[in-house]
Amino acid sequence: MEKIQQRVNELNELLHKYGHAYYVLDKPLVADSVYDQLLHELIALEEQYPQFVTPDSPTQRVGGAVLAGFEKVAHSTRMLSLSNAFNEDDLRDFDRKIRQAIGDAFSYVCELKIDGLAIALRYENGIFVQGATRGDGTVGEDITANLKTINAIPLRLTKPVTIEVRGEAFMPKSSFEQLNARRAEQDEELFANPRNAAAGSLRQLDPKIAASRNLSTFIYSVGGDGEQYGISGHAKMLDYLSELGFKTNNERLACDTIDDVLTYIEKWTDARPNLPYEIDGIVVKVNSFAQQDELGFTAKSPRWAIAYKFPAEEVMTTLLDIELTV
Ligand SMILES: NC(=O)c1cc2c(=O)c3cc(F)ccc3oc2nc1N
Repeated sequence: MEKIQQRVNELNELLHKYGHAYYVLDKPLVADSVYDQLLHELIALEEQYPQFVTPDSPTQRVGGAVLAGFEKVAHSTRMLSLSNAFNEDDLRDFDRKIRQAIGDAFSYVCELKIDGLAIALRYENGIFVQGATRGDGTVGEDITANLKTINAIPLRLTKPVTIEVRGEAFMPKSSFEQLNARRAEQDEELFANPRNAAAGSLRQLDPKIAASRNLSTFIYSVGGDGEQYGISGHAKMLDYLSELGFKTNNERLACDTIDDVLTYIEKWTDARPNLPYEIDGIVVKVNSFAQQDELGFTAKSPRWAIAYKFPAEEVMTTLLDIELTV
């Protein structure tokens, strides 16, 4: 029995390491066939010796039961939303207000604004225990079973920490195109965009459907006060989240001035179509947690962050068609 337990643990470790490399770092260590072979060996051993199954085993990602509904989850700290900026003036206003409040000695972190679904993930002693949607910001829906199917979400962290993190679940463009192609073949209604497809997938009561949708995530903050982890600012927090095993977005950039921010926005306005996922803007955050605390929040948004939204796509309107057919 000892040897079996050892092999189960070894397989669990290997599959966790290979899964992290493939789904979080996008740097596969082994061929898919090797991963699948090890996974099937673990599935077989766990079937034969159920006493060796652990909640963080990769075999636990796709649960069995179809849920009757979603439980409510009260967030430990409110999940707020970002205020928006639509042009350079809005951004310069944002910058001026911050300078008036805390002076000039601060820096920003710019991030791509992933066009997906906000989620909160809770870990106890390094084990994924619960995941929820934003909901109304105070109470969300428990979608743990569906989130477990997302391979980019680690079932176990590299350290046994108890932590809540926030991020965005999304459907990569390629998965979106494949999903709609399948639905077109079956005369099913198509999803309008990857964001709706991701939201629709995470609202499924049957985790097997969510598991089939190739969703991913980018984690971008902890819930609550970052300083409790002995970390002074947002950039270092993202590095810490990455060390814990979370997928964070590597396109982030520290910016000293609002002009640097505008340059970053210009770059990604042009480069956006080449990304493998949809973004609907750029998030600009004051880096220092102490300065974030000084700036505080309005009723619904942080004063230390803003979302610059890209102009809506120029959609060729039907008006043009009407003119042509007149
Ligand atoms: N969609 C995103 O890629 C994204 C979204 C948010 C938020 O919604 C958000 C909301 C807050 F109240 C505070 C910080 C935030 O940071 C964020 N950072 C991001 N990268």
